[in-house]
Amino acid sequence: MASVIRLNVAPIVGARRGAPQKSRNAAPIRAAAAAKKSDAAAASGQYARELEVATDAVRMASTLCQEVQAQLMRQDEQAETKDDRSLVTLADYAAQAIISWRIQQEWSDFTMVGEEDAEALTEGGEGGALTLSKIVKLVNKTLKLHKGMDAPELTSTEVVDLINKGGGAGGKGRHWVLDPVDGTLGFVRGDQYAIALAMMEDGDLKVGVMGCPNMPKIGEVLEYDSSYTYGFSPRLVSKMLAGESLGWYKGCIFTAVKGGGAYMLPCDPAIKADPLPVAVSKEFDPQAAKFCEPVMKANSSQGFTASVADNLGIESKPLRVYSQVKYGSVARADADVFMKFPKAGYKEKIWDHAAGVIIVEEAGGKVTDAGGAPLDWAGGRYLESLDRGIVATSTALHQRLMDAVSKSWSSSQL
Ligand SMILES: Nc1ncnc2c1ncn2[C@@H]1O[C@H](COP(=O)(O)OS(=O)(=O)O)[C@@H](OP(=O)(O)O)[C@H]1O
Ligand SMILES: [Mg+2]
Repeated sequence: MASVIRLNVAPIVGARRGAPQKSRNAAPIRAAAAAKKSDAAAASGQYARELEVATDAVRMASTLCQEVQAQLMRQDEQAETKDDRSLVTLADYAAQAIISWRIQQEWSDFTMVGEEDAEALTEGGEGGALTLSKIVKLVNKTLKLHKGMDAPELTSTEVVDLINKGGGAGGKGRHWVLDPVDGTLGFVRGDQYAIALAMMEDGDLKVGVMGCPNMPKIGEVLEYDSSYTYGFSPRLVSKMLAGESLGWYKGCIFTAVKGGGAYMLPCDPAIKADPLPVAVSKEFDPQAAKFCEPVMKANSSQGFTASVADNLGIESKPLRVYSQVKYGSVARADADVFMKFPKAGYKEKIWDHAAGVIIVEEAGGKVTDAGGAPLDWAGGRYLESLDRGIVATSTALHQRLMDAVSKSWSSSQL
């Protein structure tokens, strides 16, 4: 069945357009590359423990989320609506608890800015208590699965405390930043979502790990996956591919350490593969270029992004994908640009971007607001004084993108 989808499979990462040119002066380039590699190793070394813990935590949360998404698809479970009318599931709470648990194992005094809090569980009467008991079960089951004999049996009080670790105010100092299920709408629809964890010090992102359990290893499949583009549902595509022994075809974890580059590895711990370095798109060819944006019109002006893309000469339709998977797409050059322009007055939260941003930056990209300013991570739980929207692209294309945004802005009604 897999042959139904004819993929034009490019070299996997960072080399979408053509093979790299051979250099006449390869020796100095090799020396520079070696120096860069050792810088990267040194940089990663400084945060090696944080990277290891974050990757382990995100892996555990990914397994947990996959189980809950399967329950949702079978309609054994349902999403709930929070006070702010956004969706929440068992996975949002349980993933936050399990990631907090893993970090706490290592740094008992850690602080975290996380999306969820346990109020609806502790103050939500019988319904809240029932949901909490399911979350505790799920957390303990996942711990057993990953830690075996070493797994503790957490009580509901401990799980509530772990969820509430996400209530940090952020700001200066060292903080973890977590969106346990980013793109909850995609998650409940059986589509793309991400487990997005970052660590920052004094407003500087130092580590980012992003689990994308449904993200295909190869970018082109993401386009086929998108019902917006081709009418294939992700589950259908997964089914078509699953019949083949393709090994690692789906489920990616992106990692980045400041100054150490960005990498991609399989989500499934049973698949052994070395981390693959990822890099943003090298050249900008408008005819082949793609941009990605949120699926929902309510979250970003699709009219405005279409105008910016038009100014850049981009011809293809936008790749509309839920969650920070979009940052992963830019980081590994599936797409050249990511844009999000929410309605005036909407305040972006730091957990919706932190992990994705360091991954793109370490893959050679630049992420700023629409005025070209870097994002301010030290302002608390929100990205304060953000100018209009967020854009991510290669460092080389960034100024052209800024010019295109200005041009569109002056003729827009926003
Ligand atoms: N009105 C409005 N405008 C802009 N952004 C908003 C808005 N409301 C919510 N959010 C935040 O958007 C996060 C989801 O972003 P996505 O890129 O996944 O959006 S989309 O579902 O693909 O449209 C989503 O993250 P999750 O709640 O983790 O899914 C929200 O934090
Ligand atoms: Mg989010």
